[in-house]
Amino acid sequence: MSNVTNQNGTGLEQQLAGLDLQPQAPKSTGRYIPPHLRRQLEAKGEDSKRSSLESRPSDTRDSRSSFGGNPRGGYDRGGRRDDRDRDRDRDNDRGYDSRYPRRDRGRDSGYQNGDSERWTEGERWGGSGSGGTTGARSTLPSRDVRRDEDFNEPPPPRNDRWKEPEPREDRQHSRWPSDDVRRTSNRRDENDWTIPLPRDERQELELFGTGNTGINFSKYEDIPVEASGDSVPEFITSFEDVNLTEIMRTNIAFARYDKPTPVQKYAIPIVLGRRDVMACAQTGSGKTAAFLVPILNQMYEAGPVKNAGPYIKRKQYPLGLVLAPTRELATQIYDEARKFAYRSRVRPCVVYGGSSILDQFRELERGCHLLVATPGRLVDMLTRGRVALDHCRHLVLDEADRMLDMGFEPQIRKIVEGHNMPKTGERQTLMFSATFPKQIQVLAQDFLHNYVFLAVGRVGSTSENITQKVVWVEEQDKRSFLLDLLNASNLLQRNNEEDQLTLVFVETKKGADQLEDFLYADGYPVTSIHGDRTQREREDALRRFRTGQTPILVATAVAARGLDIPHVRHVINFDLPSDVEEYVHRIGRTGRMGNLGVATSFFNDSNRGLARDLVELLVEAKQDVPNWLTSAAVDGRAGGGGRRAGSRSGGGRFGGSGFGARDFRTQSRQAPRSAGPSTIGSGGFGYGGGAYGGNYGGSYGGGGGGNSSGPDWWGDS
Ligand SMILES: Nc1ncnc2c1ncn2[C@@H]1O[C@H](COP(=O)(O)OP(=O)(O)OP(=O)(O)O)[C@@H](O)[C@H]1O
Repeated sequence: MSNVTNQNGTGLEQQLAGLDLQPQAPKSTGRYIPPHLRRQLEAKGEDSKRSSLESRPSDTRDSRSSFGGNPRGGYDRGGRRDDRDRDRDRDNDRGYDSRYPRRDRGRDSGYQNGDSERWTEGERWGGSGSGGTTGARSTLPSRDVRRDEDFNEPPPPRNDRWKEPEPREDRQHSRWPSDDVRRTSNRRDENDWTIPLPRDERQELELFGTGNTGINFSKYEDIPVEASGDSVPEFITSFEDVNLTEIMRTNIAFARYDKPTPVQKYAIPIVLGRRDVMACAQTGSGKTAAFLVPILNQMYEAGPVKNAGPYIKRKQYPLGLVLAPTRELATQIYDEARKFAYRSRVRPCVVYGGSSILDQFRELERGCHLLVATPGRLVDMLTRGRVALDHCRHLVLDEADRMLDMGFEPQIRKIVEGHNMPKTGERQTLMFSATFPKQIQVLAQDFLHNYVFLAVGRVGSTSENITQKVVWVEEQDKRSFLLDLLNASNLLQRNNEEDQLTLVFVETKKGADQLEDFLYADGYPVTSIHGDRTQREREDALRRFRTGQTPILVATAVAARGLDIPHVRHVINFDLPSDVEEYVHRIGRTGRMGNLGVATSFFNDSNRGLARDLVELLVEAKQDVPNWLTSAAVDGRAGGGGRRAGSRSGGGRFGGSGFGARDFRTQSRQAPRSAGPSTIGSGGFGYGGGAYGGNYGGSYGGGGGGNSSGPDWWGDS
């Protein structure tokens, strides 16, 4: 079935026209000529009257040459890669090789796992623990962190060592009443972390200067949310509905978060209620603040650890730990944490591979209460005795399904189980992602206690803000088609380039290098990011892309998850990923916070394994599904295919495994048929009729959405 007819037309040219991408979409009446062959034709003087699609106008090339005067490509893509002999700074955080065998990445055999659990059961939480909705809090036990007596290392430090800035004298007319309080503070206040520290206008500008832009909340109003679990706390509709500290309230205002997003409405009171959470919410919907705000607020209220022993400069005892799969995402979360920790005594730190560990030691030594880390570097720090997790009351796994798949799971297990971290149930554990396959949910049980499952958005869906197009492009035509896509956008007009960022995903690091070189040689403003580039190069590439200096970024999976870059208008899957979760995260780099975006994916024979899940996803997100793709999905099903052989999910979504937002606990209670691959063969495949074959045991279209305390939206397919 390689010569599939596609519904947009039989050729690339028609498919391009079908994408509706561009004001200056080239039109053609003749046969399709790949862009890289067009120049040869022009040189031969052949067909000078070809359509605009077939011959890129010379002025277009001229406009590209204005990207900075590089004689090769006409712009500067940063100091890199022309020197192929540069040192490769290998990822210490095992950060995301795009070619990782996703479910069987190498384990860290050299890890020393000598520590045993030393925490005793019982009351472990410090502080009075206000915050959260009243009902949710009233039944909470007061928890305190205590060390077991037979712990033979020096006792851990008190956490009140955060050095306070000197009160400033020029605050006489401050509109912050707390400044006055601060000036008159005495040492007693050092133990009260709810009292704001003095303002620092320079830091304010640095942290909040750029603010957030272009949020379209109307798109979020009717997003369905489901919360399942025991005694789920009430959701909020505004930040005032919860009893947040003054520090947090003012920081939320500084960040210009006028009202909470749907995931925040539900997650904030649940987390303030000290419940564990597994939250599945659409990309770009504000998950980071959904865990940072309530965790930091709890830290302010709890204050320093009591009776924690003397301070040891060399060893830090963070109160909260956020783990993220990539360095860039860790940095981004850290930046957000700094905003919400402004004027507080809580000091966030970040550690990740590829950067000087000595610098990170120094940074840690200045105090660390909230640690954001990639797993590899954290293991290193723990093994060297520079970080201890004895007092870690809050654990967050961001992109949790990625963190718990086979690539990271062994490291996560060692961090959580092998370094004195309070046990499951004694600490608070939060997991966030846009995708939560059932198998990962099952695995996550080891780390969670009586948790609330939160599903925000349609079942495992992508945002409807993203227009998703899938086009059939043979391998050898991909570059030509990509050039046409790029030419068709406004990219080359350079009026407002930061609004025109294009992110091109490829599967391999080599593929990223090659495609970047190809585009660069052709004069396009491109840079790239992947796991073999040094951390400096990675950061440089992201900065150039973010600021619009090089508005095309070729990336491997390293950029698929979590990166929040506001002006990405187009995501192109030059190579489709092998699983649909990865697809969801990749295209989620556009259409964020209610903005609109386009995602175009090149599909051919090598992607047939994805067809079934992709079709389901497109249908859920109300996108056009080409007929050939539906046929490919049906073929895959008939042939027993679908997901890759050996995939963890076995039956894919149609077997009930799913990548999406369904609490597997309610599934197994209410829809036992959906639990295993044996259901794949039953039921139909009825997109046309709106039925999904019944493999969800009636949840689709049947209205039986589990034990939800929220609206019943499962039937809304
Ligand atoms: N309540 C809010 N009001 C305004 N802006 C917000 C609010 N919450 C979050 N944002 C902004 O929305 C953007 C996206 O948030 P965030 O990166 O946390 O999304 P996400 O759900 O984690 O996405 P992904 O799944 O891709 O990781 C960020 O720029 C963030 O500052």
